Amino acid sequence: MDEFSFINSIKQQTYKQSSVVKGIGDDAAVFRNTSQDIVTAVDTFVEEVHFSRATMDPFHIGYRSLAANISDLAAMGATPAFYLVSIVIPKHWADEELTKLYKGMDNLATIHNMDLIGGDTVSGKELSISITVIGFVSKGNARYRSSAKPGDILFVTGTLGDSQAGFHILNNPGRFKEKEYYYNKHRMPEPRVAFALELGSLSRVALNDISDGIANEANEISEASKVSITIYEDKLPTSTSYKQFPVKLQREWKLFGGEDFELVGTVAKAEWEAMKLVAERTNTPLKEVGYVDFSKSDEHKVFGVNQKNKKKLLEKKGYTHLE
Ligand SMILES: Nc1ncnc2c1ncn2[C@@H]1O[C@H](COP(=O)(O)OP(=O)(O)OP(=O)(O)O)[C@@H](O)[C@H]1O
Ligand SMILES: Cc1ncc(C[n+]2csc(CCOP(=O)(O)O)c2C)c(N)n1
Ligand SMILES: [Mg+2]
Ligand SMILES: [Mg+2]
Ligand SMILES: [Mg+2]
Repeated sequence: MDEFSFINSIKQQTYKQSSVVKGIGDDAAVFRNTSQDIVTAVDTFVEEVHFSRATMDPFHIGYRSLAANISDLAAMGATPAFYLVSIVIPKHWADEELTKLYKGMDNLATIHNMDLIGGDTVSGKELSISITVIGFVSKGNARYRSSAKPGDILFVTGTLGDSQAGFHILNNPGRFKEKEYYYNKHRMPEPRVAFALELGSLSRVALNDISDGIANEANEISEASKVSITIYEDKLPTSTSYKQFPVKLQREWKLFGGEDFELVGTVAKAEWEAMKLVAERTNTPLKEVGYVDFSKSDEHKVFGVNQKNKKKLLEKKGYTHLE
């Protein structure tokens, strides 16, 4: 398949979003501005850095790459609408594999009513995918990392560490409980869009999505909001069968593992009950895991309280590029 028939093969016949004026097929896409704020983000995924063919099928690579980007829209409280895909394709990739990669994206896009409105196709040494997502949020209502205030409750959705557990099992075949569950959490994470959108009814929430591990993401909230945060390590939600993994790895994955694409954030105590109702309505596991400190110090740090009730600085450690 040449570049042009490839683009034709991935082009949607119709668009779900009524604001599309021009989709795929010209120099750029056009959508008509709404009365809302436009939210956009891009994340890139590179073979052997973000995924390996040994542990992910092309479908999963597509699915997870879009999921990670939608997760950033969720973390801004935005409704997903569009995505653009820039892809570098190695020569050895077969047409069917590419089709499956796009099927993976289309599968998740359909769930979130998103349209593929553009991108770029080039050949190169290893597979690399950059996805730009665009979403909408009512004027002035985007959720920022900078909104945390002293006394807030620190919360997290879902369970942590499952993605790295899945990655571990995929790389170390052996006897593990609930393998399929962990594979799925690694390959097909579910961004918390419904929960994030319903939080629109709350007056103030700081939000961040967990791509690099909660320690890193909490640090980002702490720095952006100029507050210190304390996390009770024992309160961090994990799956029931997570206990099967070595204790050291359990701690490593849940705090620093990343790729769970859950949401972490802070909310005022007064709105905690309202948030719990949102979690119930959207079927989202939600847990209080710490608090924003009242300290007046100029230092904005994240602390972890361990099993022995010792409070220690939590390293800003996670999956960090360019170390
Ligand atoms: N190369 C770059 N050029 C311009 N802006 C960048 C670049 N890399 C990151 N940014 C910006 O820095 C901010 C933080 O980006 P970052 O990638 O850390 O967030 P994230 O997508 O939530 O995390 P992750 O990439 O781990 O999913 C964003 O505003 C992003 O647009
Ligand atoms: C083959 C392979 N090696 C390592 C990992 C782990 N990994 C890669 S990137 C990342 C954090 C998010 O990155 P970013 O900050 O770019 O969003 C993590 C935890 C993986 N999934 N596959
Ligand atoms: Mg990013
Ligand atoms: Mg993010
Ligand atoms: Mg991201």
